[in-house]
Amino acid sequence: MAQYSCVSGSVGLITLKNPPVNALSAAVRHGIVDTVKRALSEPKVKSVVICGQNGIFCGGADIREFASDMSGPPLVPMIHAIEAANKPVVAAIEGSALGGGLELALGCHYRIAHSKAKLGLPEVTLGLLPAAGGTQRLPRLIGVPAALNLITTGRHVTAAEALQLGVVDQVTDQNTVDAAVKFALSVAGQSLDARRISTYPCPRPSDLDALFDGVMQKVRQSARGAIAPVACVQAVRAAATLPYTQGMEREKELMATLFTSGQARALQYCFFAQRAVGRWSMPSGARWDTSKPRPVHKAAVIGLGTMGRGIAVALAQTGLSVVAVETQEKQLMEAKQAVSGMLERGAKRRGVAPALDGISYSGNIQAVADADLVIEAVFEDMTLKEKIFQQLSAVCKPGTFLCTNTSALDVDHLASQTRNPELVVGMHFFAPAHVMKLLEVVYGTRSSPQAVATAMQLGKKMGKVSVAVGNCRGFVGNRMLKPYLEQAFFLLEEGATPELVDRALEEFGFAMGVFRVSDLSGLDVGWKVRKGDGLAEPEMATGQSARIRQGRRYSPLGDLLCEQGRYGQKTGQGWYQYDKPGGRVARSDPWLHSFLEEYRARHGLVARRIDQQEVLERCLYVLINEGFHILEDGIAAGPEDIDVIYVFGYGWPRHRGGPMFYASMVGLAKVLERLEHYHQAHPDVPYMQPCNLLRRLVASGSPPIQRWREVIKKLHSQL
Ligand SMILES: CC/C=C/CC(=O)SCCNC(=O)CCNC(=O)[C@H](O)C(C)(C)COP(=O)(O)OP(=O)(O)OC[C@H]1O[C@@H](n2cnc3c(N)ncnc32)[C@H](O)[C@@H]1OP(=O)(O)O
Repeated sequence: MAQYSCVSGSVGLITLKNPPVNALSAAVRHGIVDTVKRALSEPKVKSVVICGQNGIFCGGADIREFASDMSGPPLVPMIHAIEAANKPVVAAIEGSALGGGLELALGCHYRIAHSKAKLGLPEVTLGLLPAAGGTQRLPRLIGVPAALNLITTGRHVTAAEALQLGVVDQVTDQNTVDAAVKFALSVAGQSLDARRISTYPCPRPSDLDALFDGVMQKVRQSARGAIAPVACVQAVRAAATLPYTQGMEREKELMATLFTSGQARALQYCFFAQRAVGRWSMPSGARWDTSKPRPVHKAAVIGLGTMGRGIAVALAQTGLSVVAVETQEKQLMEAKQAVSGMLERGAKRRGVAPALDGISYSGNIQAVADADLVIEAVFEDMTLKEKIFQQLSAVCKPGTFLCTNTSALDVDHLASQTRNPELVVGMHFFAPAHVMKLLEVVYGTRSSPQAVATAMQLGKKMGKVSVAVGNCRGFVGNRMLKPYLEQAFFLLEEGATPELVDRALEEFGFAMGVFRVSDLSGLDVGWKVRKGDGLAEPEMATGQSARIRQGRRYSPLGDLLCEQGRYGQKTGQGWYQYDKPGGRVARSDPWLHSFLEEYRARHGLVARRIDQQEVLERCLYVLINEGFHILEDGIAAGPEDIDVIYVFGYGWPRHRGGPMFYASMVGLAKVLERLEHYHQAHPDVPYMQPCNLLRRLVASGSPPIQRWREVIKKLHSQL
């Protein structure tokens, strides 16, 4: 709703009230229409201020309403009525003015922002465009290039940048509503002819075609199949080339195609999923709202390889005091230099002072004695980690949380090496740890709710999207990755090439296909794991055991490349070739193609034609099937957890909503049917056998993803 009062004798004050972000729900829109009418009709009111309650102007349209029939007054005429008013209307912007909230402010004649406010048109991130006149007013106000930048990226700008761009007229450090009322009093009675943005001519850059072609090309490249950024460019082009009214028509037309698209549904699902994972729960019943985190003032990192350095940087950037420990002297010196460089570059980018003094370095594990929380980030070797956890348990002060940055190893086993297993959790960061947003917080069977709450809160402080997951081999992300990678190998055996598989995945929307990623991260990483699992021994690569191991189909292709020293980018050769070790540009490698042909001939395999559809179905459906197993096993609390992990940690295209959402869009019955089909064709691949939970969901009529938890709960209660 919107509340109306008259202040300072002649200013009509309209306050948007819809906690927590004053989203423009039908009730709020009704409230604005009514209160604006009232303010304009009351003779004593000479000017109007619009603000939001609780220090936030407006978070935009109410996204939850998009799934309904959207009744209530539409935004466009409401904003037009404000712009057409014959009394000055001033927007008092505190907190956020986003999406429809900023469009509302652009309909006002003046905008005053608090210095801490953030403004933006983030509709593109929800698969939409600013269709309440945003694409037509913003370029008229700040010019086409700046408007294109804000609208196609959806980025939020600070009040200072908004002032510089001309989005706002004034920035204040004081009470924004008071400043706006004072301003409204000062402009009462003045002409508004020059204040109605829709009447401004849109500045036309001389190189208009080149500008739009360039932006369109950039957007298409980075959008990887997302349709909203393209529509945003088309809408701004309409502002630059058509009169306002026709531009508005074009904006409406473009929005109509976006609004009902699967991509918009996927992106809006991601928006809520990202927030839902913060409300974590554990099978024991412990929950986010009943588990109190303990404050962390001092944190420590053990092991300063690539991961440890990134974690130390991310911790220091939160303002914590950090102890970084590396027992090898040469490595310690190199790490010190590297970490300082990373902190300096990060600080320069953010325009702040580098937190160099926040980190102290030591070669002795005793240095972590008074830390509140320690993150072990040494090499992925259980014996080494066991030893470190035993030492930490002896060295640390009582109550110190002990975290492991393992990507797959058993958190319970590490906890068993300590005196207080309840203080142990996994904190699985993704490389580079100071950049990647995802953090899997892994609870073991004995982890206390407080340990989980503390790790989750620390993750949030570090700017991570943290997801609490249970303990199993590979947790959620890497566990699902295994069958996906395996399918990619099998496809090569059957006739595909790395180029074909990667093209299918990249056209689906992944930034990089599976083989290009494998070359980037190093083939030796998986090889080491397979050796540890007793799968990849050189003598196994020939004869009967070559393609059947531990009773199931196995492809030794990755092992064979490693045996040749082809580890990917770092050696200049992997699934592709590079111009030099460390080279980044992947080129097709004739050697690899001959190698695949020889391999197939050696094993009596006849190459067949494989199309992109088969690549997608096999790689993605086995990954999704494993996701259902993870839900069935209670390792992830809901499909949102899995989807957030894949979108933020594994390059799953956000406009596809994550693997579980994607399965719901494809149709669970279809996913089940294709898995059954492929499992029949490949009975020696257990990952293809459809999961019981998937069968259950199909049998119960394939409910929408928001209702899967009910089916899972029922399934668990019957076990
Ligand atoms: C007709 C079509 C017109 C479309 C034009 C539009 O306006 S589309 C919407 C554009 N607006 C946005 O994209 C803003 C989305 N919100 C945010 O970015 C942030 O919420 C915030 C406003 C910057 C506040 O961030 P903060 O970290 O303080 O809070 P949360 O993000 O956790 O949000 C708190 C709860 O509020 C819910 N919520 C936020 N925005 C909206 C919204 N526009 N509509 C509905 N609900 C919204 C959010 O989901 C949180 O609730 P949960 O229950 O935790 O999910």
